Amino acid sequence: MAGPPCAELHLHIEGTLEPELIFDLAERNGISLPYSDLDELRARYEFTDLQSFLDLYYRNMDVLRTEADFADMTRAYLRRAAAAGVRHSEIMMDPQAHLARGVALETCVNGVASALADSESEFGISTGLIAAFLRDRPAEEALEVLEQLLDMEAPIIGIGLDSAEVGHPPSGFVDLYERARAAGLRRIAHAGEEGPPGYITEALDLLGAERIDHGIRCMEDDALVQRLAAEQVPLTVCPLSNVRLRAVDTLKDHPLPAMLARGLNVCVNSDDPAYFGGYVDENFAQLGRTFTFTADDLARLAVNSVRSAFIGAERRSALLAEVDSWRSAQG
Ligand code: HPA
Ligand SMILES: [Zn+2]
Repeated sequence: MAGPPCAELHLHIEGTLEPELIFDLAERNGISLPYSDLDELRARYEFTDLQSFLDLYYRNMDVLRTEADFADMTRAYLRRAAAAGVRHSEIMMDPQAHLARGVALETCVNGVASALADSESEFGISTGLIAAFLRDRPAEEALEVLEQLLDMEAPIIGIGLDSAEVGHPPSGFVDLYERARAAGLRRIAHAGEEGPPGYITEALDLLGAERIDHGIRCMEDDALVQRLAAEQVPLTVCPLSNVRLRAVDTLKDHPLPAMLARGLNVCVNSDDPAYFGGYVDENFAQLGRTFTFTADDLARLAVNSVRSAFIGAERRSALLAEVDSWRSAQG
């Protein structure tokens, strides 16, 4: 069974940089890589935790230098996502990671945005761009970068919070999220991936987060699960990511079925598909095999993604109709 049409709500564009493209961009930009070939690079994709992944993720993005590099990476993701069944994608980018290595804000924002501008006509995918801020860097820096994004009228719909979670609680970013709220931006935050359930509560109550990225550790706190279910807070779960970053031992141990059983508003996403073994279709396929999910289960996950997307009523109805017709076609 091919996966359902869906919205992808948890995707880091820099995490879509495939090994082949890393080599192509390195050659184009005259950068010498610390790997002699693709196999040597691929051999590094064994992670022990979030930080071990982030080390490689930040190192590899050094091949992104020009607007064309950012646009090519984004187009490659959109092409692959369209084949995976993605019909709407809300895409995070990490501006601070590029600024820190001397790449101008305009270069990364305009490069990604130029590919997104053609996405509906070229790939049938509607999109939104989200500036994610690095929680392991100073909050003052994040606020400065947000001001610059606002000054340049960057085409962003919202802000997110990512990078190393443990020891960097949401409470440090209250001013950033207040500024985003005042500017009319949507607010999401990674919480409860490696960090404790209390970070999820902080993201909701202190940052006004409208969606939680990951959120799987909510399952350790029954009162929190009840709250998340009652409020139908969207949790953008990334099963293959959680396996590869060792948040769970194997896919069989993933809490997604239990989360569904508790009535949580969960959806399926690829996070950093070039690093974690697959795009959203592969996440659905492995879930289907591991948990013998029915077409109804998969359709419910897809409906949740559409319900949780930052889109207008008309687009939402169109996408829900697509999920419905996929469900009917499954018999
Ligand atoms: O999975 C992730 N978690 C936190 N930060 C990230 N930045 C890119 N991917 C991730
Ligand atoms: Zn993520």
